[in-house]
Amino acid sequence: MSISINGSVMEGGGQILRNSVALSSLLGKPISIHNIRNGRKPPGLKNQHRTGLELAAEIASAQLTGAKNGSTKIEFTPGTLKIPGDFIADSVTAGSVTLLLQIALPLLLFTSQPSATSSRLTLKGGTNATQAPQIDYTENIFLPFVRQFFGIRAKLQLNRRGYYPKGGGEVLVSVAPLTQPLKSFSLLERGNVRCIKGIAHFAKLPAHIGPSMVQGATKVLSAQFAGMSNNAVPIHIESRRERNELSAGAGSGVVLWAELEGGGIIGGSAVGTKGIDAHLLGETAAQDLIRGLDAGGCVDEWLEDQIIILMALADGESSVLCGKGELQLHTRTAIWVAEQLSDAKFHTEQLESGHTVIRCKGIGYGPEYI
Ligand SMILES: Nc1ncnc2c1ncn2[C@@H]1O[C@H](COP(=O)(O)OP(=O)(O)OP(=O)(O)O)[C@@H](O)[C@H]1O
Repeated sequence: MSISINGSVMEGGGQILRNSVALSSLLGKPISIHNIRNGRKPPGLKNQHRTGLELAAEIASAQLTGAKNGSTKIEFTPGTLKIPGDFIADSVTAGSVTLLLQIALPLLLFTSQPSATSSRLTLKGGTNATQAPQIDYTENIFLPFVRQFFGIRAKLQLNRRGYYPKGGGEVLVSVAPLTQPLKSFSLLERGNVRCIKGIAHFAKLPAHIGPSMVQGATKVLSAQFAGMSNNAVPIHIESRRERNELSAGAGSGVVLWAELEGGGIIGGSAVGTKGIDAHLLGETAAQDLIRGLDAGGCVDEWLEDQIIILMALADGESSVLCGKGELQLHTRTAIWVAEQLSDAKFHTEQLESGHTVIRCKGIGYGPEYI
């Protein structure tokens, strides 16, 4: 009997697919998902989602039916997880490679046999899209966080940028299979900002674009941090011009992150669009980062939803301090999916300060040999 997942619940986006299919693969539970991306226009699968499903089906030796572009219903019956190996997925369009990684990473952590070899995952498509983590976010915010707190060993190499609309980017991710379940963690104290770092990337655009983005971001951040008593937060934003052959098309973007005492990380970003002023783009990313810092959590609103599946799989209770106000809909949706498919128990609590704490009793998932 397969478990039926309603893809129109809450956020009603592609993340429901990714989390459901990853948990289905690991826990050996067949699923059917209907009303896929009902919260989006147009609904149904796009290239990126279909490619991600096919990739998961390959790694989990699963039977996948209904995965066509535009489809609003799929069935996924997982088999045995593969041993570590080489996998390739290509969204062909500018569909986000980081969202392909979201579906594949949990699977590659747990292989069917113990192995000292890492999996090598080549992902092709968009590296710096809107509505998705930019590759620089995944490399500098998501991966350092999950390495530190969950004990994941994964690293990423950017071979070629792929900007919208051309795509054509390529990244290589190597993921070491776990020899023990994911660690649980507690991150409830918001530490001071230790430093702010960033990357202002661009390709096939005039040389002044990079420094302008850096100046825009630095102006906003310096004004903000000049008022602080310690006035000593180092800010380092790198201008990175990609060589022409290392980017399929023209594009730009800024990703900034604040490293906090205690290990939290807060990100802020902006993706360039045609004709946008580079200085303004840098300012926009900096304002995004400041908004994230002002929220007062140890993680930002995006990391929040991206770690839910890992908290569900981890061994023991994890807890994390999130920003003030209600949890993001993406996060609440991820929790809903995790509770539909696993025995993980989530509890969210709004503190008097207005912050929300997410607690999760994880299932301590691991293949039998662990
Ligand atoms: N600016 C950002 N920085 C980092 N991560 C982001 C950013 N914007 C979105 N994300 C992440 O991208 C993911 C988007 O999930 P979503 O359900 O919207 O998926 P999707 O596949 O793009 O589907 P859809 O096209 O249905 O929106 C979430 O995990 C979210 O945290």
